[in-house]
Amino acid sequence: MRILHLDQNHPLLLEQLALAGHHNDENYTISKEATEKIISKYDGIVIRSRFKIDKQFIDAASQLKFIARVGAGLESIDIPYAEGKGIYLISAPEGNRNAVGEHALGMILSLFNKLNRADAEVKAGHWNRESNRGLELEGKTIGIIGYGNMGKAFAKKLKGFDCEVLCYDILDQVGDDNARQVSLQELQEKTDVLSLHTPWTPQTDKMVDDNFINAFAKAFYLINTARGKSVVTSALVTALKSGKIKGAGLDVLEYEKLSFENLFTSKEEMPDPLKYLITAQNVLLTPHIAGWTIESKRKLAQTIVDKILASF
Ligand SMILES: O=C(O)[C@H](O)COP(=O)(O)O
Repeated sequence: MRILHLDQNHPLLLEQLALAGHHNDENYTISKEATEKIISKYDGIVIRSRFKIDKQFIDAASQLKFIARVGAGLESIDIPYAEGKGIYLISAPEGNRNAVGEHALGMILSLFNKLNRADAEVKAGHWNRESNRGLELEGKTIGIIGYGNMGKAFAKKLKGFDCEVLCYDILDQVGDDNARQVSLQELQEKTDVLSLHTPWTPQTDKMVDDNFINAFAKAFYLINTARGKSVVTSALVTALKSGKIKGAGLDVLEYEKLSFENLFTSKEEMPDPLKYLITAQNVLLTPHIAGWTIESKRKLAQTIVDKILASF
């Protein structure tokens, strides 16, 4: 097969596909429009999330047998249209689920123990112990929304912390030894820490809004390593100000696709909720790196190779 690689990945991906007899072309800077002009000669593409694979692109890709997305989320692909054309869609959540689970756990431990805040204070010469008194996970209830690859990997990490783990998912019977599946209502009644592990879909777009937050019985912490657009940032900020949300660990932001650096260089362009988040001491922000580890780079590539070779 002729395969076009549109993003740079771990070298094993190219090496193993070549060893299996496939022809690989790489172009990590080509635009979507230019790709559409050459895509008809390819059987497969390997992409991360550089541009959208929409109807126009798929129509131009007359020979395409597969699209491999080196990551978990497939929202940049018009899935029904691609599948309707018989194109096989490959993703690799197995490659970065462990990394996401560890990052979500790291965010909780960091927020609970005020690590980012205490670190900044000590480095600024302040030895504040009382205001940096932490919290323990023991005895807390963790609510996971979305119990697929990522949610399950996160729940596994919670073993040993002596906390109760609940999960809610639109699919039935996904609970396991690491998390008890409950209704959304029960999860909202009991949760102390909510962690989102849902893909971005019409059902999860703007899912965490004012009503959703106010349905929680207790004040809670929010961890989002899933998709920024699943949280209405203005609702999150309202809840942070009122104390309904006690703290947030956000690896993804509603605004991340609008060139994030530009929002900082022209501060008047910066949305008000973001202005609040970047100064709040009980908010921890990371730049969509939860699934972005040294190890996951290799595992994502290996998962993609294995899935391509298993099918072609
Ligand atoms: O979907 C994923 O695997 C992660 O969110 C990473 O996405 P990215 O490839 O767009 O960085």
